[in-house]
Amino acid sequence: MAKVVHKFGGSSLSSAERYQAVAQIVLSHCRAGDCVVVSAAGKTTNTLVKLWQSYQQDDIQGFSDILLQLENHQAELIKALFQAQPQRQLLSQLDTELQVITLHAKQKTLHEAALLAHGELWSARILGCYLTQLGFAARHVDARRLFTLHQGQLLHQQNKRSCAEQLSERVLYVVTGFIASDVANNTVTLGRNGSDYSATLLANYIDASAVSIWTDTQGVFSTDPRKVASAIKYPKICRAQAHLLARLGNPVLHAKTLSPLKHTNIKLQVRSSFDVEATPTEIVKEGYSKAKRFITTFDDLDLIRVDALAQGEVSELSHLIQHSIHQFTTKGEAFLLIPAQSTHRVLKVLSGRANIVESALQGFAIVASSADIAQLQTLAAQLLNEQNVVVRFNHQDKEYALFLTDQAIDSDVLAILHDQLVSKDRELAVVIAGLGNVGEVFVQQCQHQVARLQQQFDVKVVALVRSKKMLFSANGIALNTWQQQWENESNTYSNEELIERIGELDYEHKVVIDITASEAFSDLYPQLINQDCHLISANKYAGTAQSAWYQQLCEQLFERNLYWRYNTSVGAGLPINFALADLQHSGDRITHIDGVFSGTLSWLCSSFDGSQTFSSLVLEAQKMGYTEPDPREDLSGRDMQRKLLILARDIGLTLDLADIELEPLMPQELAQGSWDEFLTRREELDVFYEQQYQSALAQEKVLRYTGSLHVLESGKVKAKVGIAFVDKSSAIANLTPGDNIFVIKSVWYELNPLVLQGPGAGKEVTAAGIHSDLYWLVQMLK
Ligand SMILES: NC(=O)C1=CN([C@@H]2O[C@H](COP(=O)(O)OP(=O)(O)OC[C@H]3O[C@@H](n4cnc5c(N)ncnc54)[C@H](OP(=O)(O)O)[C@@H]3O)[C@@H](O)[C@H]2O)C=CC1
Ligand SMILES: N[C@@H](CC=O)C(=O)O
Repeated sequence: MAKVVHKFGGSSLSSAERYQAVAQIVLSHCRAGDCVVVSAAGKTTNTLVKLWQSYQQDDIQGFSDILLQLENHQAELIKALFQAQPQRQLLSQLDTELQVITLHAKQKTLHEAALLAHGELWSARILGCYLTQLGFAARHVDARRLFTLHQGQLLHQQNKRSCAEQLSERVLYVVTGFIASDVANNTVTLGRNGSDYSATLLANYIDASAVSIWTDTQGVFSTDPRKVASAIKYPKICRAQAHLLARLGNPVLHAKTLSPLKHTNIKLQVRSSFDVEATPTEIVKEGYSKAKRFITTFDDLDLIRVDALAQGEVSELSHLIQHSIHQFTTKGEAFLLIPAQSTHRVLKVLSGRANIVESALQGFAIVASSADIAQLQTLAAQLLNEQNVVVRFNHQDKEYALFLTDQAIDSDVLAILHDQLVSKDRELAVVIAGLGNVGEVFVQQCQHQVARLQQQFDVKVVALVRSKKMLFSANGIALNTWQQQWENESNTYSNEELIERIGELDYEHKVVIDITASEAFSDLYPQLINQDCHLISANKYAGTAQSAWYQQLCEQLFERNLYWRYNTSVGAGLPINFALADLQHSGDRITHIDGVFSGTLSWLCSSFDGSQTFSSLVLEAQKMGYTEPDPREDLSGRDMQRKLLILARDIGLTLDLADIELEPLMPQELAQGSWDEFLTRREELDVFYEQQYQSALAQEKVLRYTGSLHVLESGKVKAKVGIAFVDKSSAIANLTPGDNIFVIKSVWYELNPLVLQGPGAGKEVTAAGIHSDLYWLVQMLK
């Protein structure tokens, strides 16, 4: 079973109560074989650093005072957590260690890293023994036996082997963070935030499935939640943004922490050990979360310009000062942002290659998607101007903008910036299924239409789905180059994956636009609704499914407050659903719907004059994108029957397809077999049509295919689609080929019916009709 690594920081272990809380988390979240990585308890590392400094300064009194402070803290923890025997043993071990430290100090043989290592060694031992006392099979492990470095580089292969050998039993391992050893067995430390790094390294070495960093914050926020109450906690951010935040000095994660996860599927989450129920922030792989917006503030930094930097030099400097250093290049010059108290050390190392450009800087960085950053920078500059904050230096990069100022960015200014630049956008993720005749035109039209909607809502097309492959990008697909992206990045998928990816989308709203003609795809609607998706359908299958299924779907949508729009499933782009809805909203009652509801059949019947065969016209209609993928769906009358059922349900009737009488416009036998087989028998269709055509002429009428739905006084419903011989002078006989006509009678439109007429099929009008649905969805969500 895949293992999990849990890491607890110093604040999670600052007191005996915190140890007990952590033990409870371990009991409920860990299994044998998992690993727990620990930092030094509370402020122990800082105290050890002070101990080291007093040693270096030969401050004997200071040294023994600080050592006593450490002893008291550890002894307090041990006494509060352990009973008789283990307590005596742990106190005695502590005593021996402190004596050894004192001896080394006297002999002037203390080693800095070995001294600092005590913090983690004590934490691991106490937690491991405490879990054992609670009956959990746990063992504490000194990471110096697992992680070896040579000349500053981790020996990954050797370390993997050490982990496999030493962490193989079915117990929980409590491993020290922060420390490792070199090939000569000297202690070395892994630098600032080293324990987080230990946790992700260990996860990589043991092939863990996930790492949980348990800390005192609830996750990753848009800005400092202690300063801005409306800071947003993000449930997901992608690795690249987490990495950038770390490089900018944001304290939640360190850049090094993420590096062992590169090229792995290991999940990383940051969660609160103080509020176990709170949802964590997951740091996910690229493409699994859209870019978020952040404002991260700076305090007391110096900006230095550097002549030339060797590879890896910045990370060495960062290790030296135990703080992240942000590096950037502008106009060909390299700059570093250094915490002011460390500038002197850094300049010394860079001896003569660097000079201070600005000192004692405050400020902030905005992090956002590359598409938004320029606009945000302009807006931020305006806001700072309005707040009289003087900017001494600014810099814009691909995904962030820096503002370095004289004044500190106080909570009030930060709140204004956050409100204007970050606060949750109204956002909609769009998944488009079906890139056939209509779907492709819809995506083309998206370029223009999404840009228009963008002024009201942050609309992003995040997925394009065909029957076998899909292209998924949580950050949004570039609409002007989607074909190229499709070529390079689309993948085969299963329905489970599709639903999972949609479920993972962290957008305020999501919509799935179904432009397939697939019943199987419509079967996914309940699962899509469970993932909180609104629906837009050109596909008619769900709207004409069995009543029980259909009703349940409507209830499911209602319960989740989701919308379903399907304007184009009847009459393509014609606003027939709007007309019916408006009549009913105004209190009217619809009694009759008559007309021609198939673009294909309208075009075929109006175009046929005997000069070419009927079947060749069918092929022409197919080419023009009028027909269903299999035109027999139109010729059989089934497509029109579906449309009439959708209208019937729209006016509140509970009908099924079987309640609508159907007369096909083709011989029944041709319904069987493949489309290719049909083509070999197309003459049978021609003979059938010719006969019907001649019969109509014999009566001085014309052949049309019509539908009708009548709600009788009794409340009974008569509905039919089929062949009709109509007067040559009638509106139906004189339709423009391809037009639909809807003749609606109601209580108020009884003698003089309401008539709606226009193109009833075609790629452009249908795609535009789907955009109308998207537009109205956005209006409803606003
Ligand atoms: N044509 C018109 O004038 C009108 C059409 N409509 C409706 O629009 C819909 C689309 O019609 P049209 O564009 O002509 O159809 P096409 O056959 O040209 O395109 C269908 C698309 O759906 C994809 N698809 C099929 N099955 C699945 C599946 N299970 N999952 C994901 N994608 C799938 C196909 O994938 P692949 O590319 O891999 O084959 C294809 O891209 C139909 O429901 C139709 O009734 C509505 C009003 C008017
Ligand atoms: N095949 C259909 C397309 C629209 O739904 C038609 O011809 O009307």
